[in-house]
Amino acid sequence: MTISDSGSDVGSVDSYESEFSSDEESQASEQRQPEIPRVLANWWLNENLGSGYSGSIFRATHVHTGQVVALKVQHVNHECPTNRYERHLYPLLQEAKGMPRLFAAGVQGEWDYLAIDLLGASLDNIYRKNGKEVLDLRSVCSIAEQVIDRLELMHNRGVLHRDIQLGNCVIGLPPNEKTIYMIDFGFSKRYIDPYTNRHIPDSKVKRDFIGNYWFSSVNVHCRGKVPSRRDDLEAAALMFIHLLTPRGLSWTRNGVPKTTDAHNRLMAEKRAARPEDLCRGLPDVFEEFLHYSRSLKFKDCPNYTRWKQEFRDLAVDQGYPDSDEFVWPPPAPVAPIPKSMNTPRRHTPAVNADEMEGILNDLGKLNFGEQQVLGDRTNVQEAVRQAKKDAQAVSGKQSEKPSEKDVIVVSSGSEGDSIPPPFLTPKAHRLEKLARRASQATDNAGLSKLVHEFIEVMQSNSSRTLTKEAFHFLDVLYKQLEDPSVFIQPMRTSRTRSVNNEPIPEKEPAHIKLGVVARLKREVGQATNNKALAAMVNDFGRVTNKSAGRTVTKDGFAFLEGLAERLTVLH
Ligand SMILES: Nc1ncnc2c1ncn2[C@@H]1O[C@H](COP(=O)(O)OP(=O)(O)OP(=O)(O)O)[C@@H](O)[C@H]1O
Repeated sequence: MTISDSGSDVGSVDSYESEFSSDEESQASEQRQPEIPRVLANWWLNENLGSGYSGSIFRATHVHTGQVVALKVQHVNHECPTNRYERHLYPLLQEAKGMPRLFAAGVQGEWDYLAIDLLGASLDNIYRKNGKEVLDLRSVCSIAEQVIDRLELMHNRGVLHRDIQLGNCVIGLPPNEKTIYMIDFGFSKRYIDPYTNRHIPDSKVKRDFIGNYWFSSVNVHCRGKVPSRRDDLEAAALMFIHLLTPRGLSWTRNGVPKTTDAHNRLMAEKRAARPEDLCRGLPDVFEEFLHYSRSLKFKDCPNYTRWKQEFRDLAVDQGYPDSDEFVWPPPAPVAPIPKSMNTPRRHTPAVNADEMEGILNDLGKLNFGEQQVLGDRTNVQEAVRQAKKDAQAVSGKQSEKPSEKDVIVVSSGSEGDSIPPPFLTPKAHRLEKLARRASQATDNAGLSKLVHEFIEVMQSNSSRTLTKEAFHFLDVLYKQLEDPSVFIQPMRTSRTRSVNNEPIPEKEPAHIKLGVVARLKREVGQATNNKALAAMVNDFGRVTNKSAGRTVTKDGFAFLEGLAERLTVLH
C-alpha cells in the first residue's frame, strides 16, 4: 500500500527515495527472488509474521542464545532497499518508549536483515478483527495520546516517520501489551541535517508522493509538498478519525487504487473533504487537531504536549481512567457514560425490537387528552396552524384559534434530567443546561446560584478542564454581566478555528495564567459593578484558554467562589 516516487531534493539526508511503481512489478520482482534460507546469521527463522512491499518479517530465534526477535529480511537487490535505510535510523530511536530495540543488522549472502524486538498485533489487525465498524472512543484516545508521544520522540531526535498508518503502529507483547510501538522506518527521514543542524528546506517544485494512500497529508499526497513534522501529525489525525468513522474514511472504501484515474479520484476526494464533515458527530478535539496540523507552517514544531493533554482530557471527561494505556479488548468504563460514547456514530438503534415495541405500547397508553404533542418547541407555530386547520375540517367552520397553551410541548432537553444527546457527556450536558439557564437569568442572585452550580459541575469528576461547554457557560455569563443586549464573540470558538489558515495562537506560559488568576481571586471581592465582573470573567476565560490543558486551578475555583459571592452583594 505504500508508494514512493522519485524527486528527492534533500537526498543528502538518510532516506529511501527512488522510483518504484505498480503492484504487478513488485509481485514479479518478488517471484524472481530466491528462497529465504532457514538460518540467517545465527537466526533460525520461524513463522512469517507479515510481508510488506519490500520484504518479509519472521519470528526468529538465535541459535546460540535462544533470544527471540522479529527478523526483517530483504533481498539485497530489492529495488526498494528499505532495510538499508532503517539500519541507519534505528540507532537514533533507541532507548525510548514505544520504539523497537535493534539487536543486530547486516547482510549475509543475498539477504539484508534487521533483528528487532518481537512485537504484537498491529492496529490494523486489531481494527479488522474487532468485528465492529469503529473502535471505541477510549481506545482511540489512548492511541492518539501514544502516537502523538511517539511522533514527539521521533521528531525530537530529528526523524520524520512519513508513513503513519494502522499497519505501522503495533502493540507490544506482554508485559508491554498496553504500549503502542512505531515500526517501519523504511520511508523515514532525517529532517534535521546532521552536518548543518538545520531543518531540511521546503521546495516549490512539486514532488512525487511518498507515503500511503489512506493517511498521508493532503499537502504531501495531493499537492506534492515536501513532508515535515506537520504532515506526520495530519496523517495521525486522519488515522484517528478513520478509526471512529463507520466503514472508515470515505476514500479508503474502494480499496487500493489500481489505475491512475482511480488514484486521481481518491486524491480529489481526500482534498475536498472538509474537517467539519470528516468529524461530524465526533468530539471537537478530533476536528481541532486536524485543523491544527493543517495550520502549521513547514518548519513549525507542533505542540505535542497540548494535544496529548487534549486527548487525555477527552477520555477523562468521558469517565475513563486518567491514563494513556491502550487496553485491548476495551474494559467497561469506570463511570456510567451514555451508550453512544462507546459506539460513536453507529447507526444502529439503541434499543432492540422487543424493547421498542414495549416503548411504543407504553406511549400509546399515555393520555394527552385532546391536546397535541410536539417533539420540539420550534414546531409550536406550525402545530398551532395545523390544529386550526384540523378543527376547521372537523367542525366545518372557523374555530377558535388554539393558543400555544393548548399544545403540550415535550421539551427537547432544557429542563430536568433528560438524556444527553450523542457524544455529550453528562458533565457537558449539565454545563449546556447551565448556560441555557444563565442566558435566561434576570438578576444577579440567579447568576450567583448558577456560578455555584458551575463550580459543582466542574468539580464533579477528576478533569478540571474548561471544555467547550464550560467556555460556553462563561461566554453567556460574560454577556449577561457586560451587556445582555450585545452580541459577544465567544471565548473558545474564536480560538479553535484558525482564520484564513493563520496559525492558532500558542499557549501562554503557566506562570502568566497563575499570576492573572491569583489577581482575579484577590480583586473579585472589590468589584463595584457587573461590567467589572464581566471583565474578570473574560480575563479568567482568556488565560485559561491559552494555558496548556485549560485546567481550572485552586485559585481559579476561589475566583469563581468570590464571583458568586460578589454577585449576591451587587444588585
Ligand atoms: N517487530 C515486529 N514484531 C511483530 N510483527 C511485526 C514486526 N514488525 C513488523 N511486523 C509485522 O509485519 C508487517 C510488515 O512490517 P513492516 O511494515 O515493517 O514491513 P514493510 O515491508 O516495510 O511493509 P510495508 O511495505 O507494508 O510498509 C507489519 O504490519 C506487522 O504486522
